[in-house]
Formats: sequence, structure tokens, C-alpha cells
Amino acid sequence: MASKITFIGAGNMASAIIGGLIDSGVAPTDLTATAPKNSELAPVKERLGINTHTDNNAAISSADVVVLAVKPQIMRAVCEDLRDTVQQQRPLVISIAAGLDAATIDQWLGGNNALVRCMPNTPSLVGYGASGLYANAAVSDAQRDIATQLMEAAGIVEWVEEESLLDAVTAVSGSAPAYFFLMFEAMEEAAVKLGLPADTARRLAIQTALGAATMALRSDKDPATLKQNVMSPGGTTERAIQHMEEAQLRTIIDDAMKACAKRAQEMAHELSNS
Ligand SMILES: NC(=O)C1=CN([C@@H]2O[C@H](COP(=O)(O)OP(=O)(O)OC[C@H]3O[C@@H](n4cnc5c(N)ncnc54)[C@H](O)[C@@H]3O)[C@@H](O)[C@H]2O)C=CC1
Ligand SMILES: O=C(O)[C@@H]1CCC=N1
Repeated sequence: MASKITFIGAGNMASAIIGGLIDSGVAPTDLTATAPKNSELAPVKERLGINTHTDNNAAISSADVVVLAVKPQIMRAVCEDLRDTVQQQRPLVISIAAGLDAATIDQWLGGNNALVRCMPNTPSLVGYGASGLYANAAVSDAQRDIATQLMEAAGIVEWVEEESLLDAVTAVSGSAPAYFFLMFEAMEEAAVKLGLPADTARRLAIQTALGAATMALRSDKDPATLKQNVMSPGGTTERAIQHMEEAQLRTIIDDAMKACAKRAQEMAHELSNS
């Protein structure tokens, strides 16, 4: 990727994507990240070898791509401050903020911007990210390709043609690493009660998740069949799965993902009227 890319914000998500880009061969010197304080940027600069800046406008002055990676609540102030430089520079703008819709961000940036909304997730840090992308009408095919390449450096990319579907992406992948981490916590706690040392339980649970995910990715069988293959009739897995079904695990997941998507909609509403 020959582009100069500036990340506005150098937190969890920006660091995760930058780490993925560097691992995939992007030159650290083509990457810049900003934050209000040098004390936050110094470790990022040292660890990743990228350029850093406390002045957002200076940091985007020669950028082809600007990734907005600040918290949604401060996005308006950040965008309005960048408006003149963005209008002059006309970079491809990629927002990774949850909720905030493309039209609102475009308006804060002065209008008529090529804008991609992206919902990434933190496993981007290790190259196993999963990102949903949506482009507004001003984004060219070449810019779509740049956004795809950028996020594919950190994992897989799925484009959605309707912006509202990014709320579903947030529920199924953006927020979802946390669901699996909760599962690891719960499995470790349960295994400890069954007598295993915590570190042994943790290693076994995490390796099992990795194995199950890898099998599901490589197999031509659907998850229901793979599940069935573990369940010997009258055996141990059947008993565990029966318990999960009776305890309405599917309903819990359905409710949780609906709540997640609804919160993304609420945030969009709250923030666009702020
Ligand atoms: N953490 C996650 O799993 C995911 C987060 N997101 C989105 O990514 C965005 C960033 O989230 P995180 O990285 O988790 O937050 P974070 O709090 O770790 O990072 C925010 C960064 O913005 C910087 N910042 C604050 N004010 C600034 C300013 N005026 N100019 C430049 N930088 C400024 C902070 O210093 C920090 O480096 C949010 O909009 C969130 O919705 C999207 C998908 C997943
Ligand atoms: O919890 C959040 O709001 C962000 C967006 C997706 C993951 N973390």
C-alpha cells in the first residue's frame, strides 16, 4: 500500500490496526498516529516505530487516508477542528467509531467527503480482525480497494451495502471478542471448581476455542454438524449442550446482540444531536 495513513487517536483500536499493518509489511514511516499528549504517544512510537503528532491538522497535512479512531463522544470536536484541512486535502476518511453515521461525520468535516465507515475489532492486533465496511457515494472504486487493503492487513473484510447493517456487524464481530473472553472467564471458573489449576484450565479453554474456530473455518460442514460430531449419543457433550439449550443460551445471545445493535443506534442518535 503506497498511501500515507494518519490515525487520529492512538488507543486500543488504532494500535491494533497499526500493529496489523506493520506485520503485513506496511512501512512504519508511512503511518502516523495522534493523541493529545506525548506521554501517550511515546510508548506507541517506541513500540511501533511510526510517526506521532499531538497536532491533528499537522498530522493529516500530507495524508492520503485519515482514520478517525477517537471515542464517538469526542468525534464532533475532532472533526470540526479538522474540517478546513480535510476540505483542502480531500483524503479518504475512514471512521471506526461505533454508532456515528457517515452523513453526520461528513457534515462535521464540511461535506462532500469520500467516507468509509468501518467496524473493526481488537483481534486486528494479531491479524485475526474481522471488519465490516460501508462506503458513502463519494468513495471511488480505487478508494474502496485502499480501504479493503488497509483493513485486510489486520484480518478479514466484509462490505455491507446498507449502512444500518453496520449495527449488526457491531453485534456479531465489533463487540464480540468480549463475548468470547467472557466465555473463557466462565469456563476457567467452572474448571477450577471441578479441581483444575486456573492456568491449566485457561490454556485448555483458549486452545479449544482456537481449535474449534480453526475447524469451523476449514471445514465444509456447518457449525451445527461440527457440534453434532462432538456429541456421542448418551455421552458427556450431549449432557452439557442439553443444559445450555434448556438454560436458553440462544435466547441470551439473541437478546445480547439485539441490545448491542440497539445501543449503536442510540449512540448514533445521541451523538448526531449533540
Ligand atoms: N475497542 C474496541 O474493541 C473497538 C472500538 N471501536 C471504536 O474505535 C474508537 C476508538 O476506541 P478505542 O481505541 O477503544 O478507544 P481508546 O480510548 O483506547 O483510544 C482513543 C484514543 O483517542 C485519543 N484522543 C483523545 N482525544 C483526542 C484528540 N482530540 N485528538 C486525537 N486523539 C485523541 C486518546 O488519547 C486515545 O489514544 C471508538 O470510536 C470506538 O467506538 C470500534 C470497534 C472496536
Ligand atoms: O464497546 C464499544 O462501544 C466499542 C465498539 C465495538 C467494540 N467496542
